[in-house]
Amino acid sequence: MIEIDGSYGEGGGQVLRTSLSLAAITGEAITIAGIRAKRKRPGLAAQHLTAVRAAAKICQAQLRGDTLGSMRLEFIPSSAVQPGQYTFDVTEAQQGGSAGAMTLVLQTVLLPLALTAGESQVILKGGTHVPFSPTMTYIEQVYLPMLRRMGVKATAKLRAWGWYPQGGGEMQIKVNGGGTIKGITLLERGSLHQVRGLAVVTELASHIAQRMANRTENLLRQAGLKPAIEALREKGIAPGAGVFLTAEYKNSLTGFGGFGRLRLPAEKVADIACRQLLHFHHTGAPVDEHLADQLLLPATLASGASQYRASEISSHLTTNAAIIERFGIAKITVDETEKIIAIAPV
Ligand SMILES: Nc1ncnc2c1ncn2[C@@H]1O[C@H](COP(=O)(O)OP(=O)(O)OP(=O)(O)O)[C@@H](O)[C@H]1O
Repeated sequence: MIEIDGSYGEGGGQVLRTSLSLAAITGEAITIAGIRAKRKRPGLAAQHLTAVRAAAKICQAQLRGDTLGSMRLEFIPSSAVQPGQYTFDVTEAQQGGSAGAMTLVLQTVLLPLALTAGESQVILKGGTHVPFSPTMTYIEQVYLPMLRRMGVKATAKLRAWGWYPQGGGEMQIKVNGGGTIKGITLLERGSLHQVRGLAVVTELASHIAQRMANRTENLLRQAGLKPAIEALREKGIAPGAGVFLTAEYKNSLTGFGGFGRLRLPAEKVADIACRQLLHFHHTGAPVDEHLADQLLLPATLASGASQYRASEISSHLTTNAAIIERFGIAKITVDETEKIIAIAPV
């Protein structure tokens, strides 16, 4: 039994999700105490509880403490990870719905399923584009393409957009499991090939999407880039708006977004997304702050070593690294000056 201190470092949801993925993969029983202890509302929220149940489902784990608000969880896998057809819906954790980020649930089960021989199809229902988490657009255009380079065979499809606070989005992921994961070396990003963007609304007038698209196009052109921005009116259960940008460099990918909200002009949404993208562009780094923490787990599970340079080293990354090391499967070195992360499987 591995005991994890949920209050370690950032003391947020990632400590839990990384532990769940590694428990499922290694078959190790875990206890996590102090779950999300450093958050305003500690314990399991709907998204975290959905991730717990999803991870438990794929390796038939016994659970103790799997209730909303719980700060202590026992997770005891009783089988190897089983490929198959799964549906995980955040409304099962919280009646009345939630915009819990289903992309984070997806990341919890993806690598366990990718390392298991057989095909899996997972449907996830809830939030697909939620602040402070990877959006589904980021998963499709940045995270999964980077993982495919490492040998993970997975594709994803967005079926309906789910925004904060109602959620109601849906996505599907297909995994062809059983291959090996290769390490990744990403120290130079190379030249910028293209910037793509989606200016999207659901249940709102299409001129809002067009205004976001126009402003994004203008700002990025002024900065010397040649973007291709699409204005879209898409399917969703509630009003929502956002601009989601992906930059493709010779050796790497990155993505940033801006979210609409009541009384925030469409142009401001575009400004938020563009500001983040341009800031990253000027750092010259190949890997953005978020991808840097999200690559840790696949790199840990790879057959060879990995090394990459990030635009920023977040406390999120260092916390995630420490949790991974608790499982004794990799040595992770973070050079905070050069912003280089090195991962050597043990
Ligand atoms: N803009 C973004 N683009 C891509 N990924 C993001 C972005 N913002 C956050 N993320 C990722 O989302 C994850 C959030 O983890 P975190 O532990 O903060 O989440 P949580 O479980 O939602 O929250 P809490 O912090 O409330 O416990 C991290 O992997 C982070 O890299």
